[in-house]
Amino acid sequence: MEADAACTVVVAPAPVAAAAADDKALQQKLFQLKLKPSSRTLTALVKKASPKPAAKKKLAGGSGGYVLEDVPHLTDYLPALQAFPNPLQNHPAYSVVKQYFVNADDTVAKKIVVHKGSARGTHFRRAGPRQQVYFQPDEVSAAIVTCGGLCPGLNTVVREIVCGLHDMYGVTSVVGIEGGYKGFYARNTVELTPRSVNDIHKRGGTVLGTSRGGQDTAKIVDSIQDRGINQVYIIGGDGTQKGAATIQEEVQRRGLKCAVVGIPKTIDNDIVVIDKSFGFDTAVEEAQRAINAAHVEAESAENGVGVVKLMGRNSGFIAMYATLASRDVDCCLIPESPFYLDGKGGLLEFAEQRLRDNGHMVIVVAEGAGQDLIAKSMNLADAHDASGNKLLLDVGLWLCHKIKEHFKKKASFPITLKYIDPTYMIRAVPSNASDSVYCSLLAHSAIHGAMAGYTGFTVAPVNGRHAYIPFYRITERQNKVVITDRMWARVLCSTNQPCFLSHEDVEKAGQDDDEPNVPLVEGENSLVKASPLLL
Ligand SMILES: Nc1ncnc2c1ncn2[C@@H]1O[C@H](COP(=O)(O)OP(=O)(O)OP(=O)(O)O)[C@@H](O)[C@H]1O
Ligand SMILES: O=P(O)(O)OC[C@H]1O[C@](O)(CO)[C@@H](O)[C@@H]1O
Ligand SMILES: [Mg+2]
Repeated sequence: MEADAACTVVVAPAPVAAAAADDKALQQKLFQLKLKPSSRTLTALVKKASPKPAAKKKLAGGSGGYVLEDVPHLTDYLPALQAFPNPLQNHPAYSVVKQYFVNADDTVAKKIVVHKGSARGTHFRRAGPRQQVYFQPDEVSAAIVTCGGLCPGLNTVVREIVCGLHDMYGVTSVVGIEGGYKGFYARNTVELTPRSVNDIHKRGGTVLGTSRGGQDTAKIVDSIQDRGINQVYIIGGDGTQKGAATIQEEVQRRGLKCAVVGIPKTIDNDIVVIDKSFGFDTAVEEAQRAINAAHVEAESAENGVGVVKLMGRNSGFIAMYATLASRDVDCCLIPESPFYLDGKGGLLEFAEQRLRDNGHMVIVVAEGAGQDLIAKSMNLADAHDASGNKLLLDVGLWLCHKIKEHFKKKASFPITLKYIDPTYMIRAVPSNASDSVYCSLLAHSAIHGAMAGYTGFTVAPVNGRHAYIPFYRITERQNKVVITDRMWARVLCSTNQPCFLSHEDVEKAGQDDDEPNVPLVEGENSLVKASPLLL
């Protein structure tokens, strides 16, 4: 296994909510002390910062405030495991690649924009093939599962795991778990071969089926053990990654030689640290069709109003990017930015003015926006889905009703309102070309990590480079649009809508966002396009 630094320590860290703050404090302390720390110093600092055990953290310090947040390796708890030369060395396609194997010490920086004198900060282990692997091809018994909501590209990832394992490493035993987590113990598996998955990337949805709820760690790991599965590829969103973390902990507790790998999936783009999730681009592209239709309808009527509801439970990325791409949108409403309807500076006053000025308008609303307002007006109790996610009230219908009600009172101001709800349409399509390439690279990075014996990680691009990120980093919070960043300002500038925020709201948003979650490009809150060349 690759040794990183003399001061590598495995620690029992704080509960997840406190983890980020603890890590920040730890890094600051390391930097202040101008480390090169001894393992004793580092252990003491980590212990102080991390009072209660939850999941294992592997931290390694370096000079200039460098901290590697490493991922578990099978040899951490199975030290006698044998390593083998990577068979890719003899692969005709790959053997010609100069420096095909990633350097043992390569890491990927979490923060790409730094200042003179600032700490080097958190790094993650770079993804990619290693010189040595910990599985013989005929020993591998892999399983793939898809969980949570649909997302363009699910089938592409499934296909590329099956074909990648087969083509790169000569692995022939791969099964699909049907119907999400509960399929581990409630359903039969389905055999997956390069032939059986050959065409699936052209279809939306997931050929394996998916579900919410039903996560029973003990039963899942029993099933893994009984079936002799030693590599599990788990494709899903933030909830799924939390489930994957508990599965890996149990696998390790039982001392099983089984790599547990997470592949982040969500059209909401609500997963932290990573550049963006697969399927997001496709969903934004698909949303353009709905916005175009709303615009055409609105333009063709007297005082035409088009309302489009898009997905985005807690994060308004789809609405934000679809609005910026379209340029036909007059108002974009997202969960992160509170708004109000009545009175001065409210949405209804703005709508009236925009109709007087332009004769038509388009509103894009993310499904999670305005939930407090609706709940207040309807006095409804919270309901949840099988995974525990809050069920949303239909903000689109509610908004249309409020707008119609407002203009009904104004006899001299007739409007024509059309409501378009393409929510499920934007996630049920197959991935577009760039998402498909992205899905292939994710699958390959996942395979290389598992074959090299790494476990307990989510694979994804961080600042354009694929990295292995420990589960706890992915699950500690959700990625949100930072409304005090320039990207949201661009939206407000392009739509010329009111910002609806009071001074207190802005202050509060600033406090919440001590660390912008999406990667920074030139200091902005903006998504980095993962280059297919940067693996
Ligand atoms: N805290 C948790 N611990 C263990 N398992 C969880 C947890 N939260 C969710 N899960 C399980 O993960 C699976 C998917 O979760 P969820 O329905 O929240 O979707 P998701 O993975 O977040 O994807 P998306 O939100 O993009 O649809 C479910 O089977 C659920 O039971
Ligand atoms: O598939 P369901 O249970 O209707 O859930 C829909 C939710 O799934 C997502 O597509 C992904 O979390 C959200 O945008 C949306 O709120
Ligand atoms: Mg989720």
